[in-house]
Amino acid sequence: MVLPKSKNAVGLGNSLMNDRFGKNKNSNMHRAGAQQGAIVRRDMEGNDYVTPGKKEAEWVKMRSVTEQGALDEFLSTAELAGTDFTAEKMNNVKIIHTDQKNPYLLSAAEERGVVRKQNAKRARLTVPRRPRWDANTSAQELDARERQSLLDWRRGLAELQEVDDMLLTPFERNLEVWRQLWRVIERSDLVVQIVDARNPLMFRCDDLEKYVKEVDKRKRNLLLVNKADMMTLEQRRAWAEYFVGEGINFRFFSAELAKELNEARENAFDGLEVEGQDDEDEDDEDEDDDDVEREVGALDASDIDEEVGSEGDAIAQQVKKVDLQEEEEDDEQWVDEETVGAEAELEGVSLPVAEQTRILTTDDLEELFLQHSPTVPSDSENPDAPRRKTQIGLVGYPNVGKSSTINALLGAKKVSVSATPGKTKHFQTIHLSEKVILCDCPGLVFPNFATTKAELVCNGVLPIDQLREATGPSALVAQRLPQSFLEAVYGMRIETRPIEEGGTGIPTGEEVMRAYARARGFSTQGLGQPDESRAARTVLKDYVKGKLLYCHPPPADPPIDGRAFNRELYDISHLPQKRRAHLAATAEASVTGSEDPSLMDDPDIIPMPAPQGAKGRRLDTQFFAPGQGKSSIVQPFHHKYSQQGKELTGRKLKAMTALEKNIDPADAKAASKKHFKGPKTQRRKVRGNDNRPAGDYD
Ligand SMILES: Nc1nc2c(ncn2[C@@H]2O[C@H](COP(=O)(O)OP(=O)(O)OP(=O)(O)O)[C@@H](O)[C@H]2O)c(=O)[nH]1
Repeated sequence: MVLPKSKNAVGLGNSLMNDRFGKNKNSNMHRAGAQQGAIVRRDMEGNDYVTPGKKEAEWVKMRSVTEQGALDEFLSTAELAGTDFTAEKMNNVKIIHTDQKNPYLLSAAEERGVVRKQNAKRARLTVPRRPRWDANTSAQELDARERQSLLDWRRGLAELQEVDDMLLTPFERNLEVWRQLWRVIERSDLVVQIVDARNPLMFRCDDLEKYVKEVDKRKRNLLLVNKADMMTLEQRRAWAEYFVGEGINFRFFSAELAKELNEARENAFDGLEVEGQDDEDEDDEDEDDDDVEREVGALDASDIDEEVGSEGDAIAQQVKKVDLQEEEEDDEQWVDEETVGAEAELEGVSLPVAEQTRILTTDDLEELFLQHSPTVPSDSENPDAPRRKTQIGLVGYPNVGKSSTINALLGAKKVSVSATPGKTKHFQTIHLSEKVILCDCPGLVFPNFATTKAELVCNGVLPIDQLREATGPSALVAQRLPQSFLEAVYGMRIETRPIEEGGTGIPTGEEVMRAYARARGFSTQGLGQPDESRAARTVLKDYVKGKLLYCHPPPADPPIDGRAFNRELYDISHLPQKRRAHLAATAEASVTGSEDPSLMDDPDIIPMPAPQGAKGRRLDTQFFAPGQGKSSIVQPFHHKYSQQGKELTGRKLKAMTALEKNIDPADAKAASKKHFKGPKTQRRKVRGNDNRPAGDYD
């Protein structure tokens, strides 16, 4: 990201010079050799060269490689080619640093020109193909072919960069990671590409869908737009329209919302058990019965059956690493007959609009998966053999929420979820039910045309903790979020350059980070200046998490204005009056560092608040999680959850109502007698110690 002072200061030649004579004590070559498990040797003239070494540990092999220094890139290309770098030099591999160009410096017209050019060349953004193989192909032969395939693919992309002068994002270069993808595609009936709703196209790989069909035309693709809780209904509509226009099979989902519903469901059911056992006391019997009726009124029969059955399922669901041998056997189970599925129903494109914009529940999703069940026996010779399980491949960039989606589907924490991109490293199979197996592919970064590296940071693709230069992504945040919203969220005032002095009316990244550093008491050592870099890391993490929310509009001609597209998200009038008042008061106090709001009017006073910005931190916590730290997403746009286009009933209604009222679903149970009185017709009675509701619940 740091721009080089001169183009001579970057590149392979420079890397080699540094390596040979430079400050770098740990030679790049030795480092590269060590990283790749290669052996560094010295020839007769005293020159170092690298040969592939013995097998590396699994975790080393599976490390995601999206960016390489010039020398590392050169060496790994040589290694893939199974040759040394003297020969490789002739292959004219030139390294382009993606951070040399910042499209945000382009004018709107120039940017449109770049997009046009990108669209014309989009077909060349491919994923590497697994070479053909059959039972006679030896392991070594296959390995060599796979390396060659990756090498050809990388050359194609290098050509796109050099000859066509296109700027590409960092992309996955590790053959081991692509091998995982190949295996997942080969075994899946449905390949679900999970993308982040805030910028779906950034995370979508068009060519992956083509590749899935190439492997077997009976396989199906689905674009699962996760984190849809972050979108307004209008935004979902706009995107749905775009996907339909493009013929993309898509559905909206929210792993976070699904998780909250799962929790609400568990709480409701726990309450049911406890209260069901309560009414031994004759005096309280009527009252207890009434409570239980209300609780049950929030559930329907299918929900309850599901609850009772889920414990057994949860035990049966296993998360296991698959050894390659086992996968090979499974692969052979693919039988050569039609996978039956009601085609029209499977396509998001042919659904009614209300259904297209609906955020699916986990039940809906599982149902969708089951539509891809093979209807042929697992043993084609034996018609009585049991049906093969439906295999669902989950593919996507790091951090789009694959693990969260799986957790939500399982309804229990089986896969560790983290806010750090790139956690899942080896694909896992998860037995979701007796009929469905999920294959979770490691998060991988597909090649895409770059806007900037800053964009990748904001999209959560590149980890913030390893960020050396933060002004680019900071500038994006400052451009995208309204100043007033940033000020309200963080309880700070952003000092901007006046328009008459050349300001634009929109704060710069530095201005935002300076204000945040001051409000939180982040200062540099020595002179004690506001620590903008530390501020940027915190603010950028909030952006990636969605606390500072911005959703990209779909492509359109003329383009949709991003700020207008997101306006509704920043309307804090959706917050309850009490919280708005509290927010305003705390914001004021936080900015002034005292309780005296009159200081707000003095432009010269931007004092640092209490030590380490305790007040500011408290404000963040109160603003985002008033439910005492429980996980609920309580944000201005939260009320949108209810705009599903479908009337909710039962416990989902209860959870939604809790969320809409900014009450943690966990707390809702305690308050359920007052808040969630279900309609009379839905109430059902549970008696005595019987945890299961008796009778027929329609
Ligand atoms: N608001 C919101 N956040 C979500 C949702 N799904 C996931 N997240 C958050 O996104 C982050 C990444 O989620 P993960 O499930 O770890 O992502 P992943 O794709 O499995 O990541 P890797 O393991 O790196 O491949 C976490 O902080 C989640 O809490 C969602 O539907 N809504």
